[in-house]
Amino acid sequence: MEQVEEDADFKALSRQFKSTAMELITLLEQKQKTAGRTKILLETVPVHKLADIFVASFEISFEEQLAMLDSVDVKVRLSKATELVERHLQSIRVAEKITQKVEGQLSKTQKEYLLRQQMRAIKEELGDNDDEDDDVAALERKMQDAGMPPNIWKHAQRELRRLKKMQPQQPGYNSSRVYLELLADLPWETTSEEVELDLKAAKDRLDSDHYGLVKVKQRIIEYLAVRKLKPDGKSPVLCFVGPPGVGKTSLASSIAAALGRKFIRISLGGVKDEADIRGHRRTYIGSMPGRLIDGLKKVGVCNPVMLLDEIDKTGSDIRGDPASALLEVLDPEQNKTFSDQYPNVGVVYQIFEMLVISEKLGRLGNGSKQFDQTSIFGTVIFVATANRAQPIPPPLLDRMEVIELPGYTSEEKLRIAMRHLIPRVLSQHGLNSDFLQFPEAMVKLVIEQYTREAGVRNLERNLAALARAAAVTVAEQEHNHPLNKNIHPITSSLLESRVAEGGAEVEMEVLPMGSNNHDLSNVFRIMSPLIVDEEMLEKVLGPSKYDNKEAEERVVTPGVTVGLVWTAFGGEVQFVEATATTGKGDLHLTGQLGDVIKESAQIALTWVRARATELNLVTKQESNLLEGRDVHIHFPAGAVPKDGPSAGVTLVTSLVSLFSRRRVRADTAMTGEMTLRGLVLPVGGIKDKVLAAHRYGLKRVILPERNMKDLVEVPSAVLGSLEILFAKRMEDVLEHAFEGGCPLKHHSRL
Ligand SMILES: Nc1ncnc2c1ncn2[C@@H]1O[C@H](COP(=O)(O)OP(=O)(O)OP(=O)(O)O)[C@@H](O)[C@H]1O
Repeated sequence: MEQVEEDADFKALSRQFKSTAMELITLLEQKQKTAGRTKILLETVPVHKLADIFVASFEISFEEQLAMLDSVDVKVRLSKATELVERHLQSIRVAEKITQKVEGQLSKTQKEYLLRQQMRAIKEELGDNDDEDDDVAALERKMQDAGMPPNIWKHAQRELRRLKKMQPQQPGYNSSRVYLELLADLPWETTSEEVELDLKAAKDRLDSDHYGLVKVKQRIIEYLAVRKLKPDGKSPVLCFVGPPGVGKTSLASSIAAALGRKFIRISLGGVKDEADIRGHRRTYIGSMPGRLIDGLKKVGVCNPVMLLDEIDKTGSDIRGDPASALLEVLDPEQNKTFSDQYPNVGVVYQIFEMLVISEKLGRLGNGSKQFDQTSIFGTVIFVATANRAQPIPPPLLDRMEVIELPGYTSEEKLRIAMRHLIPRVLSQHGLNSDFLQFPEAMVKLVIEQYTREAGVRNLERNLAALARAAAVTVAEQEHNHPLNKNIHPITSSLLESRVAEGGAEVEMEVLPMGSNNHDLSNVFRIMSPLIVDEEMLEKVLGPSKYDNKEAEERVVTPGVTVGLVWTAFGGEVQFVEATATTGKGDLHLTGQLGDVIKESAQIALTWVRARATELNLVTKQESNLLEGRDVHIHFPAGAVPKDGPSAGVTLVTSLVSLFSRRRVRADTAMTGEMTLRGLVLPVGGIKDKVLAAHRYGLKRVILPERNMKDLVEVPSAVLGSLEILFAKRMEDVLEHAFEGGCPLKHHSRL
């Protein structure tokens, strides 16, 4: 051993071990005072023993312990021990660094918290609360005034306590605040007082607001009568179905007016996300209440008439099915199961659910009236609108009572324009009949040549354009002839041209301004009003857009047929064009067609091919007109998607016309589904389709025989001007469609 001690290597190793061990001890000393004794050991104990003592005190792996025992050579042992001590030292240093860092951070937030608390205390002492505190206090006051039901109030208070403990910079502060703001803003107990319902007054109001619509108005009166007799009864949800601009929205607002309630329209068009109806869970970032709750907040009362507009336009995708959420709102039975899914009232995250739950609690909670008042959805009156009933999911449709509003005839449109639209348009533009007059003949021209719609929205727009032009003229006069006490006759450039042509002379007198009322009718007096004439129509609305010659012009070649389709805009005339080219007998279809219509085309071609001989399509010169030919069928307008089975008969007629080289009658439109055997099946939307044919100025309409019953709904004035022809089989359609009858040699009844 002594020899080894003299060894230079051993000396160097010992020195290194001692210095590392000393470092470790010093480090430990800073942490625990007991390390002092170990330092003495370092001075007294021989170095090789020291190595063993140190290593024995570390937590090292079994393999490392074995390796230590294995090293008989003192130098090797010492070097291994040095390595272990060094490792231990390093690990302590790293751990220390991390602790220091964490401690630094902790103390920073703690310090900030303490400082804030102190600042708050100082401010309180000085009576100098900061804005944030003011805001929270204001929110609390607002919440107290909101009149929340007790269970909601409890929930809101808990949330408020949480908010008060938070720092404004803290995550979650904002969302909590927005949530409470919403709770405070909701009209928990604000109601519009339901007026004592006067059925006579309601009827008068409906009549004065809407022309025609006798059946619809009658149904609304029945609805109101039931409400009057049983206000808390479960009245059905009315759903007005019809093309745009036929008065669905305005009827709903008339119901609200009759009940003395506020009216709010919730647009559901394009809603695909269930959360749009139900609201998001609050755990979502950027969570918001659903549209219904938002609507209630906007309208500011808890019992409005809520119009669920375009309920047929909601779709479903991966984000859920809004229709099912709506179903739960509209059906009280479903409401119950709905709230049962969330029995834990204490952890209500969705406001919408909360309201439903509050309603449920209200019913359970000693059944008192006071609770019932808070059941918001129990008191909202829902009315829905849709362009078509078909896309509405059947369960939802089942909960509503569908009231159909057909399109208007030209005559009805004229009456609506004269009685309702023109007075409204004039007053909207600060005019009256002293300034501008619309002769019936001109309105008729606007209806026939500038609009082709089932409703009256475009008509109103065109009348407004005319009123605008007149308003510009009047306003220009005001500019050119500033108001003074003298009376100046004024004429406009538009009017001058009319004067030159011998039109009615228009003169306006400028009267002194007696008050601040800027309504032109009070400022000017007009000698003779401006009367809308054809020239003005052309000048303001441009050349006429539609005429009744369209069908005549388009059905000039064999292969073109006039069909009738049913779209979201009501009935429409749909031309079908067929042509043939040399080929292999393929069928090409264009015009954005759906699967059903494509199949109808396939059926049509098969039917015509199967009857080529009877249809005279096989001649002596060309054995079969259909052979060696590709057929192309096109449905203009190419950009509008089309589908449905009702083009069946039109397709066959087109093909027969094409191959027999005979033109179909341009004054005849048709609709109907056809089976492969040639039977004509009934189709939907007859009323709208017949109205469309009338609008286009067609004279004859071919309909499936089984649709005869649907004609009851068509106004008699329209029926009177059309020849309605019924078809049981395809041969009947062909018989009616061609001048001189069906090109079939003999009617084959297969
Ligand atoms: N029978 C009618 N009598 C008087 N005015 C009418 C009648 N039908 C429609 N109108 C008027 O036509 C305009 C359009 O009606 P409204 O907005 O109610 O249409 P809508 O059917 O709800 O259309 P959309 O489906 O596009 O919402 C309104 O100004 C309305 O007053």
